[in-house]
Amino acid sequence: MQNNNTLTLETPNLTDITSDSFTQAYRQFIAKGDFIALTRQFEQGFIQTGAENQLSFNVKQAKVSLLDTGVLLIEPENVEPELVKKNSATPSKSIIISSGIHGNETAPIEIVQQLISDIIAQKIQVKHRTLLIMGNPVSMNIAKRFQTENLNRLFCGKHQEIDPCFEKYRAEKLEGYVSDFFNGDASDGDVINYHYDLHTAIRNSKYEKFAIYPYQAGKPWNKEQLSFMASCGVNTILFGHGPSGTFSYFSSANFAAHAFTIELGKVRPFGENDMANFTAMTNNLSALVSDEEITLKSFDNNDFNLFEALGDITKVSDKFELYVADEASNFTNYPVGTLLSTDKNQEYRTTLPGESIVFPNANVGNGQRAVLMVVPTTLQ
Ligand SMILES: O=C(O)CCC(=O)N[C@@H](CCC(=O)O)C(=O)O
Ligand SMILES: [Zn+2]
Repeated sequence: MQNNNTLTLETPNLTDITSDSFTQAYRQFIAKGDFIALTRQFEQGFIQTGAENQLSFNVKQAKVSLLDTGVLLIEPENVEPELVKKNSATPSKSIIISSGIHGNETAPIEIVQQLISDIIAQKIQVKHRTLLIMGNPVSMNIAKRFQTENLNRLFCGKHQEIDPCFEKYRAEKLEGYVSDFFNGDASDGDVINYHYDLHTAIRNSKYEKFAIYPYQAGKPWNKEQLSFMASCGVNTILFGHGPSGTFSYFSSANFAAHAFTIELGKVRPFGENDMANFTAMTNNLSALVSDEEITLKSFDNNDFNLFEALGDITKVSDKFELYVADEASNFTNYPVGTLLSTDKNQEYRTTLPGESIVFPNANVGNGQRAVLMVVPTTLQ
């Protein structure tokens, strides 16, 4: 799939890369590495003419290419893929780290920023193909979860079902970049794909950091990946219950990527995140892309809070009522038989011991998830 401007959607207001404003901002980015500034300045994207990407430069043995606003590709250079494989115990990897799919979730954006500035300052030498993403620049600029539609419901082609808006356009573009990236490894051998999609949550959570492991359709949950999550400071895992329109599910289902949606705490405005709280995550992602060894503890149920998703409470109509306190945290559990919601002709009562809420939100559109219901579980 090629990413050019032949989309059938209404295209947004794209900046010409030959304009003075773009040229100046791009030079500044190369000099200073401030990807948030560049992404926010050209929030809708820009036009590149010609077949070749013209927005590439080199850093320590890697080529950096700006594919679109908020989309940066890093490809190791001068290292024969075969040599990497012969000299290293690890196979070749293609790694996506995404942030800002919800524009007000700023800590993940600042983590990706940190990785990019360290790459440009040559503090990190990237040894695996890596795609770094700030997903929704328009909603970053208005400090909202999204402008018109929730981008994290539009992947796996679900963007085709909605009216034109920035998120529809962006979902199609991001799907294209991800597909090109995972299809684009030039080495002949085995490649392992990864996609870590970083988020923060609207509410407080009983377990501050947690990850959603997308539904695997019968494939086993990968315990080494769970150990990797734990080493990133994320030891609460929620196993997905079915196909969805999330970004991580898209990569998992279509490219067999080890993929997670990772919640790193609570939503805060730019500049108000305690970045020290994300050191383990940032260091591990940095080690992953630079092929440094990461020591993992072998999987043990006792090290984790594991939850199985039971399903969604979906808001069906404007009559929807949610009986969850505004201050209730994610993973609050309720006694069996508790009435949690009512809607046109239906209600939801808990039926299982330990049944808990995640992401309760009555302010979603009809047809959208208002709560994710989970129960504790363990792995065999
Ligand atoms: O705190 C909230 O209510 C939402 C936080 C968030 O953006 N979570 C993701 C989870 C994706 C998934 O369920 O796999 C989302 O809702 O998109
Ligand atoms: Zn989010």
